[in-house]
Amino acid sequence: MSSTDSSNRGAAAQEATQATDAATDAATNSPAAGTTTPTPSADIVEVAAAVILRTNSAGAREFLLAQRPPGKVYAGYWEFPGGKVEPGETMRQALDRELVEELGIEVTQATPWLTREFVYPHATVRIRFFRVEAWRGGIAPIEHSGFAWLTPGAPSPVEPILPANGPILRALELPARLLITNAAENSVDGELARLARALGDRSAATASAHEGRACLVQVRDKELPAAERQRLAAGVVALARQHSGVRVLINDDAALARSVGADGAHLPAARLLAKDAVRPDFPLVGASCHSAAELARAAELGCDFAVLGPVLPTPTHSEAAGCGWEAFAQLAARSPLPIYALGGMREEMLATACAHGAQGIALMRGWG
Ligand SMILES: Nc1nc2c([nH]c(=O)n2[C@@H]2O[C@H](COP(=O)(O)OP(=O)(O)OP(=O)(O)O)[C@@H](O)[C@H]2O)c(=O)[nH]1
Repeated sequence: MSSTDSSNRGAAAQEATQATDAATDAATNSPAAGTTTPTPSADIVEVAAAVILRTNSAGAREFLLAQRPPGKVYAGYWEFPGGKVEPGETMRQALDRELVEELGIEVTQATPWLTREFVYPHATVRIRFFRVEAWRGGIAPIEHSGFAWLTPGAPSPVEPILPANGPILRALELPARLLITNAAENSVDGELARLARALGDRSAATASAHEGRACLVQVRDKELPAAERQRLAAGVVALARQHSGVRVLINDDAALARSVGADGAHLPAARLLAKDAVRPDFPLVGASCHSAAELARAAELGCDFAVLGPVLPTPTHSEAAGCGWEAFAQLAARSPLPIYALGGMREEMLATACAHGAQGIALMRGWG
């Protein structure tokens, strides 16, 4: 979706209101955080798992995997620390307890992230993944056989990894920001200049070098004449190639994406819902969503991420309310996909978005 699409506005809010089980852990660090217990199900084992993140001495991001000890199902496999939710516990309480028991640490900052269901021979599990960025105490091998710190996107030095975790490792490669072009307002040349400035500024953001540079860029501007859109797309790809960690997706035009050598394709909601829809053959595929049904469809097609909104009113649609953060959190809590919040986003809203389960923020006017 885009902040200029008006169809389906309000659907996200409506569906979120109908959701009964999804308020689980919406704003995990707020006072009300994680106050909802999962809806009990005889068939599904609820699990809370921690993607523990740190920045190493070279400024690169790393995450922790731990090896399951002998005697457990899938012994020897590598996993994110965590475990089953006990009766009456919220997801967040389970996470906190497991990390004390398994690693000897007290979580001081965690944000809800993805929810993944997986059918094992021994059980069907629903795993709520949290990103854990701060804790008290040193990580100790109380229950695991070993630990490894991995770099997102780099080949794993350990194996085997629990089979449910493949998509989680891929999601860890996604950055926090998705920039969307707006040549309709800024002109093609203006937009290329804005991107050059933004990427230059990101390169200068050495404090957290990796995070600072990385972003996705979606070439939208569907109304541009074909030749102009081609020029915009080619220019965006050329700029992206000058910066590591910048990947480009083209909205709704796989042929153009191929011709300019883009990294991926982005599916508008209408394309997503078409009966004959398939995942375009690109390493990276995103989808625009406004509702739980569209999010489910994006996951079913194997998209790598979704963009969900509008969350807040946008300048072009100030008359229409966005779905708001709580509805966003409820929808995100049920999705296996990383989700970027769209609609009225500004850089300073990133932390709020992540606290409500977002992968990050999608910006059209709010970048550069
Ligand atoms: N902790 C954890 N469990 C995962 C991950 N991925 C995944 O599929 N699971 C599955 O989720 C379930 C978690 O159960 P567990 O055995 O670790 O639970 P637990 O720590 O409470 O152990 P216990 O039952 O021995 O007390 C297992 O079926 C496991 O295979 C992961 O990354 N971390």
